[in-house]
Amino acid sequence: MPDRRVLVFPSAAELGPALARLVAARAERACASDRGRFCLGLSGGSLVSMLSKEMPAVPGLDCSRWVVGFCDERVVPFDDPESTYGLYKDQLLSKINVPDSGVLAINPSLPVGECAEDYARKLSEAFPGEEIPVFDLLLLGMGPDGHTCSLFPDHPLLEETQKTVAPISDSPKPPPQRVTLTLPVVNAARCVAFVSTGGSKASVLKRVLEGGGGPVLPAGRVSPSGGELLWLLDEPAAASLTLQVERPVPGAQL
Ligand SMILES: O=C(O)[C@H](O)[C@@H](O)[C@H](O)[C@H](O)COP(=O)(O)O
Repeated sequence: MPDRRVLVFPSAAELGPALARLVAARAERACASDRGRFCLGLSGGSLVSMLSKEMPAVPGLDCSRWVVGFCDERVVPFDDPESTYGLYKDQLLSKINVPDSGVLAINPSLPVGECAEDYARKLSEAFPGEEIPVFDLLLLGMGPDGHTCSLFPDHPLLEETQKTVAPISDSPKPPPQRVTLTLPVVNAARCVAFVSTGGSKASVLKRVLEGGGGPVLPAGRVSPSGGELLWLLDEPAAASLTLQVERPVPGAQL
């Protein structure tokens, strides 16, 4: 079991800056290590606006040695409002200095199966010598059904053990065609941080974090084998939890 921490903030307004400090601190640590770079995996949903607001506000942020990939992506053109890369490009990557060569995006003009293979190839080139790419930090969201990345409840992709990236063409949440990191890659990361806010997440969070009844939901299967697992929540999302949580003081380093 990884070292799991559940951190609860009064609201998303306090969570956002704490998340930005977490990313910046992990980046600094990774860049100072022998690896000399920081590999970050991004997800869509509310993370896009939160990171786009908070990351550029981090004083002196230097992203020149960052490699940025996507935990999942919708196979739609980059100028489609459903494109996660398209949103990050406009809202975040245009404001921070990640080199273009460090951004690992899908090729959305390919059919979904080839798109997944192409993205897997990009990852293996970006992580030479690593059978499974090891990200320093993956930022994940969780849907109200307990999905994370594009790994949905009861879907056969949850059992994928060979591929690093898998296609999905029957996503229950539109758009149907997506590519996603598989659980072996998610669970190989050095750190995984979920961000979940709002009262609509309270019941599913209780099930994912405290168990009890039914099969384990996809988000509950995230358990990085050698790393850390953080859940960053706001009070409404955490409202039903009875487990012990941390309530960081403002400005605390996570
Ligand atoms: O690809 C998608 O359909 C979304 O990105 C989705 O997976 C999202 O990340 C979660 O539903 C969490 O959403 P929130 O961050 O808005 O809670």
